Amino acid sequence: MSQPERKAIHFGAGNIGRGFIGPLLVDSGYHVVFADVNKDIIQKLNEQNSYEVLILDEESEQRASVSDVSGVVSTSDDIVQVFADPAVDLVTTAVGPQILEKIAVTIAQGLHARREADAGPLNIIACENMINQTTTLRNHVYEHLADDDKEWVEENIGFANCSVDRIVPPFDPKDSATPLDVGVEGFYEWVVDEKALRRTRPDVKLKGVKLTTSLDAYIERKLFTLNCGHAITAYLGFLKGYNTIDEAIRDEDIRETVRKALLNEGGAALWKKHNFDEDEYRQYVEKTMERFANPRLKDEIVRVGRQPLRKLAKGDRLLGPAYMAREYSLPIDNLAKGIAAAFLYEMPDDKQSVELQKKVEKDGIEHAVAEITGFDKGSKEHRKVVDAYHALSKIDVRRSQC
Ligand SMILES: NC(=O)c1ccc[n+]([C@@H]2O[C@H](COP(=O)([O-])OP(=O)(O)OC[C@H]3O[C@@H](n4cnc5c(N)ncnc54)[C@H](O)[C@@H]3O)[C@@H](O)[C@H]2O)c1
Ligand SMILES: O=P(O)(O)OC[C@@H](O)[C@@H](O)[C@H](O)[C@H](O)CO
Repeated sequence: MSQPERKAIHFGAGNIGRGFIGPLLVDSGYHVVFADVNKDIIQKLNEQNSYEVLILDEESEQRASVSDVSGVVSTSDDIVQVFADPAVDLVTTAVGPQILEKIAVTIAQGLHARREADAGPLNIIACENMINQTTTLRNHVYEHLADDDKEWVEENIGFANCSVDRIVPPFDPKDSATPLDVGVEGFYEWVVDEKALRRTRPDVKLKGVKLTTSLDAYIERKLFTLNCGHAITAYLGFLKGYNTIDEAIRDEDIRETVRKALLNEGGAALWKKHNFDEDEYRQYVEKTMERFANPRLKDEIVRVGRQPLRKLAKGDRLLGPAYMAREYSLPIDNLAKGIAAAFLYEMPDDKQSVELQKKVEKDGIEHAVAEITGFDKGSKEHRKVVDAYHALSKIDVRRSQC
């Protein structure tokens, strides 16, 4: 069998890795080497070298086969050797923001091996839901590079930020032939910072990728609309006892809160800041809410609400739009409701939820809100979040059942 010409390494053979980034790269002509800590997934990838992606839209179901894939265990030395292969010219990640720091050590070792092998330039794109995720990864990688490697990396390695959007929930094993299969929505958008890419031999056209020189607008539009609305739906849905996002968004109160938070508050700030066309932005919001309502995705609140402290970080999907709305003197009442609901999210298996609940219990809600949101006690934003917290505590069905 002849060797494929181009290879990409993708860290994280999870939902988004197998359901979105992997298939697009294979479609663009890459052999994708998945790198993951999960040895079972890697073994299966090497046994099968292919899997199926099911597109779960409300109206139709399609299947696509993804072949030309393999795997390496990301903690083994094998992954370092793959970096030294001149056929590799792209590295992508979808491991979760908190894992970037961990894989940075391996990537630094891989880049050192690549330099020693004189294997040429490559590009790195982290596909995590956060602003400037690849810059964060780059900073961690640099902590592990010797000075002469840093110089080489500066010249040869492109670290490109991106915005990545496709809803890919964990797939119900009952619906799949093998544990590698994955169910996804039809919609996708992957937007990459064109300026940051290095020329590789000869440049590849990545199918399904939009290159842009104004990435900030795309990142903020996606994180402060889709992920903001998703998080508010999850936290309010949790309080009302729903299990999935589609159930929660069909609740009229939740739907109206999300719509107003997006259209009149954070979204209005977004289109003012980035000069988006207002009608186009409105359509984007409606489309996003339709995506939430897709019952075939069975996207669980526990996935979308995961790690509430990360979601309550400054500049992330809840406080980012709230601060932006404040800057443009816009209301934040519905965003405040979503933020308050995050403070009531109790999920015993989620470490950040447990930590947040302990904080609220120990310091009191007034202090916890001030510390986490950065809204000073006495400010109207602080008041709105605390008042919403008390109002929501009363409708918390899960608490009242206890
Ligand atoms: N699922 C979605 O709808 C979606 C959409 C857009 C972006 N994202 C982002 O993609 C990232 C991954 O999300 P996901 O839903 O695919 O999660 P996931 O849990 O399904 O996948 C993460 C994968 O990373 C692997 N992993 C963990 N530690 C690792 C390490 N040290 N080295 C290599 N692999 C490691 C896990 O074993 C797992 O297979 C997150 O940042 C998420 O925000 C997800
Ligand atoms: O992955 P998280 O935890 O940052 O956010 C949960 C969901 O909002 C997210 O995964 C979306 O499904 C995804 O961003 C859609 O593109």
